[in-house]
Amino acid sequence: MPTTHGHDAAVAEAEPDAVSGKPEKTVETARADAILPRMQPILSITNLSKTYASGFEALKGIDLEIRRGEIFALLGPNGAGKTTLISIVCGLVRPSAGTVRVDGHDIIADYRAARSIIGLVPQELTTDSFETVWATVSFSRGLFGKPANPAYVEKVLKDLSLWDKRDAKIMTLSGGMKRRVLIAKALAHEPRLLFLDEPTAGVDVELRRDMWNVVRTLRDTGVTVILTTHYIEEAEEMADRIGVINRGELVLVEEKDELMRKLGRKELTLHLQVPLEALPPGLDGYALELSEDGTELTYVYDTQGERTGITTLLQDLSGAGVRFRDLQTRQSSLEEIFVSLVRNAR
Ligand SMILES: Nc1ncnc2c1ncn2[C@@H]1O[C@H](COP(=O)(O)OP(=O)(O)OP(=O)(O)O)[C@@H](O)[C@H]1O
Repeated sequence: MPTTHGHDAAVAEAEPDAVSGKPEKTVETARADAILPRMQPILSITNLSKTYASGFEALKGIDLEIRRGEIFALLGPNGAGKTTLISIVCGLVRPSAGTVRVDGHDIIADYRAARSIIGLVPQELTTDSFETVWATVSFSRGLFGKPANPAYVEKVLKDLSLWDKRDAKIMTLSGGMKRRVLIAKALAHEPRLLFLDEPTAGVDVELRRDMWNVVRTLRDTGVTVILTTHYIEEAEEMADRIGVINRGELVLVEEKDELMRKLGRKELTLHLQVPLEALPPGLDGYALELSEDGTELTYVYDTQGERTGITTLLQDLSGAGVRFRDLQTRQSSLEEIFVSLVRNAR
């Protein structure tokens, strides 16, 4: 991962004529602008591929749209392509094929505008140890060609609970506070799309919860957040939507709630005393599956539904003369879904 400075510098270099004289907007275009932001995704990735000079295909035809104001978690094992994807969107790595638009701006043809919308919080703790919190955050803003705005910097520091530490030298801060400074730096130029690369890697549980609250606060202020993580719990806790990437391919993109609904599916398996040849009549209403050897009946139910239907099923089974000697239940977890997706894709 490149350092924050590398990123800042790249953007700073790109910035100066980003604000140069555009023609005045007509009433129609102004109206279209007012409607567009709500309809248009903040990030739109189409058929994106990356083959490194070594010949390694790190991304293979990625299509992804990120909605304004959502928290999107990108999950994937090591080497799946998460950092490559983020680096392309942030203009740090050149794509081999495909297009990326940030708020409608092409990241190559219109890179200055695209980059000014993005903030990146890198994985590593890279900050200037001798600077104060206030100076380093204000400096980052300046690198983007933005005029000084002490009121905004104050707000960012307050939102991140860094205000009391504004005059502290960064080297005197704890690891968690340093992470917050990285976020403050990434927010200094008022980006609308924030990338957090493994925000809680190696961070203890308490601090992790703290970081989650920080990210939620950011979302509440209108910032769209894309985070990469190895922690499935983090995705479960934070994300509105989850994407799973494996070997350069997006193998799943889904609403978190929908995944949780799947998660809520449970299986009840009844081990029968006497094998059945077929399901007894009168039990057709239940989605039951009989194993091939007729010794097991499996019933899938939704733990989040109001009723599981188990009580009546057991009564009806008893009424049909089906006896069982044992039963077991099992629940699929996001972890299982994730592992099987990643395994199947191999
Ligand atoms: N400059 C490069 N040249 C060749 N291969 C590269 C280069 N950069 C990354 N790769 C390879 O591309 C693949 C994807 O790497 P990437 O860093 O995007 O994965 P990741 O999902 O972010 O992994 P991690 O979770 O470990 O950070 C890896 O196999 C990596 O070795």
